[in-house]
Amino acid sequence: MTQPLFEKIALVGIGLIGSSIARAVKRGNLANKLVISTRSQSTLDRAAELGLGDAYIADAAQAVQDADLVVVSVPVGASGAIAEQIAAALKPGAILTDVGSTKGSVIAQMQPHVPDHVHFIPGHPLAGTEKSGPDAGFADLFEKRWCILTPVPGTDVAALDKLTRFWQALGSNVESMDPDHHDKVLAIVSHLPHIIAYNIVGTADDLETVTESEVIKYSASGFRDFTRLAASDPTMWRDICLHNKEAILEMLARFSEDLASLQRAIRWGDGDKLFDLFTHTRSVRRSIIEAGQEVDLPDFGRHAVPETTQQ
Ligand SMILES: NC(=O)C1=CN([C@@H]2O[C@H](COP(=O)(O)OP(=O)(O)OC[C@H]3O[C@@H](n4cnc5c(N)ncnc54)[C@H](O)[C@@H]3O)[C@@H](O)[C@H]2O)C=CC1
Ligand SMILES: O=C(O)C(=O)Cc1ccc(O)cc1
Repeated sequence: MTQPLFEKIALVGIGLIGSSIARAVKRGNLANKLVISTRSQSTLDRAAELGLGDAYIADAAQAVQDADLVVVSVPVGASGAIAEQIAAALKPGAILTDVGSTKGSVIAQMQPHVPDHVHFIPGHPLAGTEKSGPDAGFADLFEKRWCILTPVPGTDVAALDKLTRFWQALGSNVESMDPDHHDKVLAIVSHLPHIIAYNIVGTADDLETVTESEVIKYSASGFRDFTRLAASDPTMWRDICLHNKEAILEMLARFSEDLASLQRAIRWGDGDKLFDLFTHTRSVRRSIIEAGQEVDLPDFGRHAVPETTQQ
């Protein structure tokens, strides 16, 4: 049998993403020892009941001792506190990564705590659902999905290569990207759609007092899709909004301008404008379908990925 990729992996946070990683690590035999840590004892107990790891340790600093790979999977607003808590216990040469939906803020929070002898490589799997907690995860979650790594300047090439191989073993297609670029891209393709969903479901819910139960009774599939997104974890999405503020506000401003233009076309009966826009957006959808899951990310004038170093 081939050697596992890592001797010991520690997962800090065992919700949807952490537990999906745990299941995929077990299935792929990617570690000889998988240690799980999380803040709440009841979640840790549930992880043990589900048999997600080999050891369950409430204290994160104790859990990461001797680990070759540490994956932090907590709401982005909590990543700095976790880094501070585990920093002194990290093994020299260990790879420390995360899965947070925002990258600039996570780097700003975690980097100051990371000792020089640890390879800190932030990451973000573009895969998930509206569910949360250890029961919600599944081993296939990352199959054929992108995982974006946002290495900081001076990142060790061998460590980056090893983390890339880890995500590939989980089934992902891996790309490296500048953190600011990541935050702009994700603001439009992920953060705005969720914010729009939270907003439209809130508006419809307000209207419901006027229309009684019609919103629910007649909700067609379009509205149902919004309600799925708007059922996503409130803590996670509060943190994303607070920690990708600039990029989200920039994209919201652009979105509002375009919405005003659409509103004007409807007001003035500009059928050609509506038809042209709807024809164009249909072609976007078709190109996504044709590309399968491996749809390319939008290009905002790609920033260069920082230079890595060979050590
Ligand atoms: N849910 C999704 O679809 C995706 C989420 N992400 C990112 O992954 C990270 C984790 O998300 P999920 O697994 O969905 O969340 P979750 O809510 O399912 O799990 C969060 C985990 O973090 C722990 N936790 C919560 N608050 C904490 C705190 N203040 N200090 C320490 N631990 C804390 C919880 O006990 C739990 O183990 C987030 O940063 C999120 O932005 C990334 C890709 C997809
Ligand atoms: O449920 C959905 O449709 C998602 O888009 C899940 C998701 C949420 C947050 C991320 O950073 C990545 C993926």
